[in-house]
Amino acid sequence: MGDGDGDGQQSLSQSIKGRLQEGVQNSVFKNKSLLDPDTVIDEDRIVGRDEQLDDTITYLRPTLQGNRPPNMLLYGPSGTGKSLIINAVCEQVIELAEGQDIRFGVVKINCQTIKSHDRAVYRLVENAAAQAGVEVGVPESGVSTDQKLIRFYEILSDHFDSVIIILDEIDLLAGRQRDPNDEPAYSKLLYQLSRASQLGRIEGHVSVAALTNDPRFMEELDGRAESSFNPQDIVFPDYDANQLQSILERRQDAYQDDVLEDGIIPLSAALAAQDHGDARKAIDLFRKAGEIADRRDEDRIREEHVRDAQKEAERDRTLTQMQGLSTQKKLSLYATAIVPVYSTRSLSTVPSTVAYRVYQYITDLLDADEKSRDSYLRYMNEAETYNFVTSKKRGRGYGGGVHKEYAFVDDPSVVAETLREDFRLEQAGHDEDLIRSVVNAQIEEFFDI
Ligand SMILES: Nc1ncnc2c1ncn2[C@@H]1O[C@H](COP(=O)(O)OP(=O)(O)OP(=O)(O)O)[C@@H](O)[C@H]1O
Repeated sequence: MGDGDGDGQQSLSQSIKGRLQEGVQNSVFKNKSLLDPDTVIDEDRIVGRDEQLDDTITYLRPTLQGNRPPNMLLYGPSGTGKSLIINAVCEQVIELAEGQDIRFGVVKINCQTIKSHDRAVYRLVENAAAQAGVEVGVPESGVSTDQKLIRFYEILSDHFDSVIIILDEIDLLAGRQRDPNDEPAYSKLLYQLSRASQLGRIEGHVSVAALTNDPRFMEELDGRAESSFNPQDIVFPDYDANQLQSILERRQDAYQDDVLEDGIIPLSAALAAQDHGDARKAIDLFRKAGEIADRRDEDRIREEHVRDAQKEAERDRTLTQMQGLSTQKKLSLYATAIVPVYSTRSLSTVPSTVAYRVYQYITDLLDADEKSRDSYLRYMNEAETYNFVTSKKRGRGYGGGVHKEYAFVDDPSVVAETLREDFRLEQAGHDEDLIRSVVNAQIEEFFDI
């Protein structure tokens, strides 16, 4: 029996091994890392961007001549090559600096998920310590931000002759948390970092490269931050469909020969160009189409795979954005989404009056706080800025008052389903029939007036 089990075990692991290898051997990909968003590709795969590349090279050249490079502001919509260009140039500077015995360091943080100025400073210390190969040397909490900054300056002074600090997505630093009357966290950070070098608190040369999608970023900076940061601007415009097509063509060796049907590259480029010409989106579609073909065990990539990849990407986007919403915002959006889903009338827009009553019913059902109608409207304003809905004001004639009508940008049933996966809203799924009748009763009442 023991033997038999052993054999069974062996054949199971053989079969797992076989299946794993099968997947690898039959994949449509040859070098998938070329389509990985974090890969810094070789220069010959970079399309256009000559001007931005020239400017970045010009600004960073002083590093190799023993001088301080200027601060830089790289701005343009997402996926237009800001990180790619600065990283590609920094990689070359690192190599050349090594040959010249210059201790050059690149300290890089993405500010998008950093919740406060203090956290950003700590992440800078961590990153600098890792680059220098030393202990972080300060605790994450329990000491002041100033102490963390002092440690940061110490690491930079002791271990580098020249440092570039890259602050990616700088405008999002502590973005949504902030009190509009306070100085933004990024403004404070930029001021401190650019002053530290000017005041000699750091011995070597330090310059800051800030990356942002926000063209009005400099207007939001506090006056003293603006004058001490004082960057050289490098602008990254959108790509058009032809440029996106060339970007993909130069990476088609990510795939095995002859697996791409005609039209795959132009279609991926055209779909990405419809948005705003985002190269990340084009590359993601191009990669996802291959992943779908692999998943379905097909050996060629067809247009259908690209279109399905586009649908998957939309769902992922909705999901990620919704995860960031607070419970009350989720409840408001959910109550609004189920109105057209459950309605027996065909509704192209949802009257806020109906949605708010459904919201009240659902908060009661889930034993959640019930907020005022004004709060509900505010939450929905935010849903509008996230592009889940669009709204219009509607009057209902004399004495009827004014209300808002919401239209969903994507399918409201996808929105409702995605939100229901949230643990608090799960219960709403159990009482579906009841909610359906409440929705329809509210709709009838509204249209009967
Ligand atoms: N000109 C280009 N040639 C080739 N690939 C490019 C080009 N521009 C961008 N890419 C690729 O597109 C993807 C996104 O680019 P990148 O991360 O540089 O965008 P970004 O402008 O920094 O975006 P975000 O503001 O969202 O951070 C990367 O995979 C990058 O390699």
